[in-house]
Parts: sequence; C-alpha cells; structure tokens
Amino acid sequence: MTSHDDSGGTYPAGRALVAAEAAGDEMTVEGALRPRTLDELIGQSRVRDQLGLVLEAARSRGRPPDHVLLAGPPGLGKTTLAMIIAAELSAPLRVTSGPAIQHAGDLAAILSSLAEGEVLFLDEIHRMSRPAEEMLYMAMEDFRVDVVVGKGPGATAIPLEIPPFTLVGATTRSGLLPGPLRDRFGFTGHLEYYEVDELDEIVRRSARLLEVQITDTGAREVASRSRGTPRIANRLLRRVRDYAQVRADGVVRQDIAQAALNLYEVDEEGLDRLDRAVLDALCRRFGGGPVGVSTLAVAVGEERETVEEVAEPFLVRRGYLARTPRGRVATPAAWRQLGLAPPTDVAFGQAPSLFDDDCGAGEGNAG
Ligand SMILES: Nc1ncnc2c1ncn2[C@@H]1O[C@H](COP(=O)(O)OP(=O)(O)OP(=O)(O)O)[C@@H](O)[C@H]1O
Repeated sequence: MTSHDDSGGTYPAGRALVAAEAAGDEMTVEGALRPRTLDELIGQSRVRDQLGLVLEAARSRGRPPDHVLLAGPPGLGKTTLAMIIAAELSAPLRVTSGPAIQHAGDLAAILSSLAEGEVLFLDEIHRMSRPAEEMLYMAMEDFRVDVVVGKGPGATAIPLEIPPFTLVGATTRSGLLPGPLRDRFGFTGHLEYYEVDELDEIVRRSARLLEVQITDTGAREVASRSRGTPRIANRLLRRVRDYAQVRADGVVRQDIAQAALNLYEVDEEGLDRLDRAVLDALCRRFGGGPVGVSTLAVAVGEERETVEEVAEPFLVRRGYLARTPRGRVATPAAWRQLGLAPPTDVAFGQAPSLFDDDCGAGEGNAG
C-alpha cells in the first residue's frame, strides 16, 4: 500500500511501511515518518507560525515566497520542513546539496531546468563552492545567471533567465554562511531542540505508523533519552522495538526501553558513546581544556565535523562543555558526570590552551 506524497511522489504506509522496516530500509522508513503538512509538524511552534504566515501570504499573492533559510543541528527537521514548504505550495521539489555543487556549471544546470514556482532544497548550503555561491546570489535576487562560455580573454558571459523559484537552504552552521548569501534569504527559521513532551508525541506517532506497541511510560523513556532530536527518537524507537520483540512480548514498556537503551549505551540523559568519549578525552587527557576541536576529534577517533555538529551542540546545551575563544573547556558538571572531582586550582575556562589548533572560524558558531 502506498500513499500520495504532496510533492508528487509516493511513500509507504501501513503494512508497506512495516515491510520496509523489516527489510532494514532505513531511508524509506525515515522518509515515511516525516510529517507532510505544517499542521502535522510536532513542536517548532515559532518556526511553524512564522513560516505558515510566509506561505499563506505567498499563496494569496499567487507568487513564490521569499527564499527560506533553515538553520539548526542535524535531525531536527530541516529536510522535513523543505518538503512541507513544497507540499503547502503544491509546488514540485528539487533536492540537492552543497557538496554536490562543486562548479558553477552544476548549479547553472539545476537552475536552468527548474519549473516556475519550483522549490529548490539546497542542503548543507555552507559547503557549496565559492563560484557556485556567487552564481546563486544573482539567481536568488534577479532570477538570472550569467553562464561563462570559454576561457581566458575570449570568455563571454551569456545571461540566462530562470523562472521564479523558491530556494530553501539548510545549514547546521549558519555562522559559516557569508553575509551576502544570508542577506538574500527573506526568512530564516532557527530550529530548536525539542522538549521531551514534543518528542514523546513524535515517538507515539512513529510507533503508530510502524505498528509498534508502546506504553506511555515506554514512549516517555525513549523521548527523554533522545537528546532533543526527532531523528534520534525514531532511531531509538526502532532499537527498543527490536529488543521488545526478541527479549520480551513485543510491547515497549518502560523497563524494556530502559534495558534496550542501556544495551545501546544511551544513558538517562541521552548521552551516547561519542558524547562520553568527548567528555572523557577532554577531562582525563586534556585536563579539562581548553583544547581545540580537531585535537579532540583525533583523540576520540571521529571526524571533526561529527564532534562539532553532533556531539558538541548537545554537550554545550546540557552544560557539560563550553566553547571559549581559546578552545573547548569542560564545565564542573562534565567532571561530575564522569564521577571525577572538578579541579579547584584552575578558574573555569582560564587555563592556558593546550592545543589552540582551531579556535578560528569554527568558533564563530559558539553557542
Ligand atoms: N517536527 C517533527 N515531527 C515529527 N517528526 C519529525 C519532526 N522533525 C523531524 N522529524 C523526523 O525526524 C527525522 C529527521 O528529520 P530531517 O531529516 O528533516 O532532519 P534534518 O534537520 O534535515 O537533518 P539533517 O540536517 O541531518 O539532514 C525525519 O524522519 C522525521 O520523520
């Protein structure tokens, strides 16, 4: 069984979704769990209200809305919102990402093939190449690009009209976007981490779609360990469901959720193996910092981006880690989390930096 997706595609529902789940098709499952309209979206009430107004005004004018920038940590719903924007406008959606656009020509090819009113979703927009970015400025403002033909002194720029479209850019690092690009978005939605109550609702909705039996306390347990992130909530739900099926009667009760999440090393606060490894390296190996994020990433055997975009925002939010101009610093709470006494001889954040390798651009996003 399939249901129609407002952007023209189909998505599995009911038994078909359960079958995709059973086949381990995570992308299909994740896609099918996405809310399809602003009304279906749980949480993010501020962005929902603001965006709702932008879209309604555009609809009443019969014109594409201003370009939209969605900023926030991974897994909070940027892709979901881009799909909702297209669906609410009854417009087709084209999906691409910054890393896929390395040359201005790549972007010109996409832009010139857009239909009037189409929504172009550009994920990880901060990772686009500079020449493509410059081409995008003109496209966003004037719905026109200059395609350069030839090289050297003989090169000529051929102006190319493009139909009015709406760009939806998504970024986990809005601080890295150049001012001229940021200024060309008429609306910026800052996605916030979700409250436990909202995640609770998301978990119960996903459980319904996946035909997982879950008790209220079971859902609460999953929600409270999901570190404010719907993608994590959905993932943990699938893991506790596995556990409930294999080790119990299939019903996700609180004790089952606790046992499963303990097995997967997700603690009561939602800290996982990577979070603990970061805190452990920071406190035990680097004396609480300050230490550069690249050094920290090497110490835990992860990519810098993963530490910076996945672990850090949550640790900062929980008050375990601070980003200072001199590097990352463990707070007294971090030491206590690891069962260690915070050092008393060094004022918080004032120690000389051990490895000031990367306190430049990336630090601009602190907080
Ligand atoms: N408000 C919400 N209500 C219900 N489910 C949500 C919500 N936001 C996100 N989700 C779920 O979380 C998953 C991740 O969302 P999405 O892919 O939109 O995040 P993202 O911010 O684009 O992440 P990334 O930046 O990593 O691409 C989706 O499968 C979707 O089902």
